[in-house]
Amino acid sequence: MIYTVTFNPSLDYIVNVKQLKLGTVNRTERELLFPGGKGINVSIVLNHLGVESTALGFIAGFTGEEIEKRVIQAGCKADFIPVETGWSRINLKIRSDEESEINGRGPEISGQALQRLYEKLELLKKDDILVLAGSIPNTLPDTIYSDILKRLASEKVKAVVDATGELLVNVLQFHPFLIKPNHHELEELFGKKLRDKSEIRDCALKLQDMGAGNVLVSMAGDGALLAAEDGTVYESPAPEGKVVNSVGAGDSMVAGFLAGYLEKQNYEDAFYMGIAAGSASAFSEQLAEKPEVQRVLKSLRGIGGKK
Ligand SMILES: Nc1ncnc2c1ncn2[C@@H]1O[C@H](COP(=O)(O)OP(=O)(O)O)[C@@H](O)[C@H]1O
Ligand SMILES: O=P(O)(O)OC[C@H]1O[C@](O)(COP(=O)(O)O)[C@@H](O)[C@@H]1O
Repeated sequence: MIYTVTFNPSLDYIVNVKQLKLGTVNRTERELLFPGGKGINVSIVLNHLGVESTALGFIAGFTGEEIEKRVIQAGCKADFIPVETGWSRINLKIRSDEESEINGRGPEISGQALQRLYEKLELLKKDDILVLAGSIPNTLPDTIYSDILKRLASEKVKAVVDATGELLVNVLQFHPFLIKPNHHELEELFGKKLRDKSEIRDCALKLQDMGAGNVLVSMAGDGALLAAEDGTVYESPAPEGKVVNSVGAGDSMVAGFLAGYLEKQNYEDAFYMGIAAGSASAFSEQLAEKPEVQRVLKSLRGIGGKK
């Protein structure tokens, strides 16, 4: 079974603004509202790909209720923990000449609520997959993901972590099965500009030396690189297409990788399925459905990607 944990779910409010001008009133041309947060997106795309998962995490207030409703409407199993103070965040995504995002901090999570999450995680068994994805409210320590993995260490659960900075670095000692930094996050981690694929590859290999199993580096329109657990490094350009909404592309990639791995049990297929799901989501308004992912997967053969 796959469990995703989103500490900080969101409603993603995506607006199109013709020419965004700061310091004045801007009017939207179009608005969309989706449930979001990294673990939730992974659960939704897994569901689209026919893989069952349970979405765990914390929700608060009227926005939290709406998120839960929409996650269930999307066909996912949800087992969220309500927290009493505040409300789940509304993340603003502005599409104009450039894409800008304002992501909220999220509500405070009490010790009691955290304890309830730990109780749920105690039910995980060997070979279950646990996806810890996204930011945490700033009232929690950045050891929270590593604390969870420490508790689960003896259960041999496969951990997937999509996080940034110390939150990510702290989990490496627990040998996560998969981490998925994007190239900007990789630059932040290593404190330097990464100019070409060989530098990105070196950083991915360093993260493996630090304890990660598979390191999947996404590079938006420049494709992706996988330093696989078995020592092979795969690289692929991104498939060509018109980007419609790239929010959730990275999460779709994580879902695609897992679905591909579970189906084919090899890293090459998992890698290409990850790229296909990521790009298929970037090319659609909503998170990609299976037929679009399959179409993009086929097109990867044409660009010298998948053999
Ligand atoms: N402009 C794009 N063109 C084609 N594919 C894209 C584009 N943006 C994202 N993708 C696909 O989605 C994957 C994840 O995107 P990325 O933006 O790197 O992740 P994140 O959302 O985590 O920053 C990429 O590796 C690629 O396969
Ligand atoms: O928890 P964070 O890092 O603030 O990210 C949350 C945001 O990321 C998303 O999960 C999208 O992530 P990706 O574009 O990286 O796939 C949104 O749904 C959400 O608004």
